[in-house]
Amino acid sequence: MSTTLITGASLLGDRSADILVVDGVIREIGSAADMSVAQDAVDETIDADGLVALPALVDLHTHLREPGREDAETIRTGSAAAAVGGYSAVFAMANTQPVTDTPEKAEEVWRRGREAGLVDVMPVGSVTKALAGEELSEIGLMARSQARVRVFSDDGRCVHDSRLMRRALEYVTAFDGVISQHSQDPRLADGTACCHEGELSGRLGLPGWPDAAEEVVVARDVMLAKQTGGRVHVAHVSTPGSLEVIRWAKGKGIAVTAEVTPHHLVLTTDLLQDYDTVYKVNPPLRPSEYAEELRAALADGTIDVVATDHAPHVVHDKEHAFADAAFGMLGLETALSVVSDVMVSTGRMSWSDVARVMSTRPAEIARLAGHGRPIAEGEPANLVLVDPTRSLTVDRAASASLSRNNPWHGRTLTGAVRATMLRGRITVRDGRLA
Ligand SMILES: NC(=O)N[C@@H](CC(=O)O)C(=O)O
Ligand SMILES: [Zn+2]
Ligand SMILES: [Zn+2]
Repeated sequence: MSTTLITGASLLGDRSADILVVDGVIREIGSAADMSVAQDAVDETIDADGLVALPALVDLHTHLREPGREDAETIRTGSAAAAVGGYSAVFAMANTQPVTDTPEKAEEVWRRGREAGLVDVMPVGSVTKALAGEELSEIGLMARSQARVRVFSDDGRCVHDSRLMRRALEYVTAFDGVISQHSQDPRLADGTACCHEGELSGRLGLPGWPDAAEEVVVARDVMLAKQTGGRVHVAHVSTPGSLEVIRWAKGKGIAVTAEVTPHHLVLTTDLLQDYDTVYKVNPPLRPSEYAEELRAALADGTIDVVATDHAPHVVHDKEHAFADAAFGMLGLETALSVVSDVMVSTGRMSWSDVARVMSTRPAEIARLAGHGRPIAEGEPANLVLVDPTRSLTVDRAASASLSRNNPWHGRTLTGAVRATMLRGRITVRDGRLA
């Protein structure tokens, strides 16, 4: 039997209480003095005075690069970055080499996640075989596999064939799955486009792509969701036009959900001034008015969740002319600090809102059991302790990730993860891997 006592935590930023965890489960919440456990039976005590306790975070959108690009990230190093970031579960995107498009491959990712043991690594299944956009993957078999795949995505590519998207949406209704779409019309965002199309792209001489490349796919997909009853999830939403469509669709009761990344909430296209490829990402960084609209949409519930789109890349894939560098940036270790800094410290959201957008809703959307649960007796002890006042200056060298493409490097953020617990096991203590 293993017993941990967390003392003086503020539950979701509200009342203070002690939390007794026994064998991976929250046994009692209240005052330690009144609890049924003897002091000497406690294996470890965590002093959480001044810390906020939240359900551990769930990331719907992570790139772990294993199999195929273990030089950029492995399931183990990505899991470590996730734990440091306060996560207990991550959804590993299918755009690995090979692509996760069969039950065997999905189970292999799931199994390696279990071996690493730091977070639950839930494989995302691809929608189409090899992400080729031509033939559906073995969606039903992945759903029925040991990995219980519920989220399907060709992320990195858009499922642009309307007929295939329709079939995929019909298919996943059988087991209440969801299609997470990388909304991007491949004809409007062709191979050379590398940033937001606007005044700045013209000045920098970089080919951009128009907002409509995202918006036409979001609009089509909500109509297909309406047609089929299937659930569509808009990955990394980034334009005001997409938000309008999502608001409209939700108003009609269409089964659509959406995520925003931490970087699209804060970082803006003017950072491209110096052609620093760390800021090259898909979808591209947008003007500051867009970021403001995304923050408002997250606060008002139009956007359901924050997802990292953690996209590690080795140095030599980023060390190119801007047009040739890889798209993507790190996000797992800093996500909670960014949300704390930009949404909580500014009074736009409460800690219970953060629990909703970074834990509860992501788990619900993915139909993931055991995570994103209320902090209550009998629930699995998947918890994160956050210091809401602690400032940290991000240092890309001090990272659990194998990659260093960290767009937050050198920035100071208020709000820091201090401890993470996966089913009662402490994975992070004092802000470091335990
Ligand atoms: N976000 C990115 O810029 N890159 C992602 C793919 C993706 O999310 O589209 C990647 O896999 O590197
Ligand atoms: Zn994507
Ligand atoms: Zn992605």
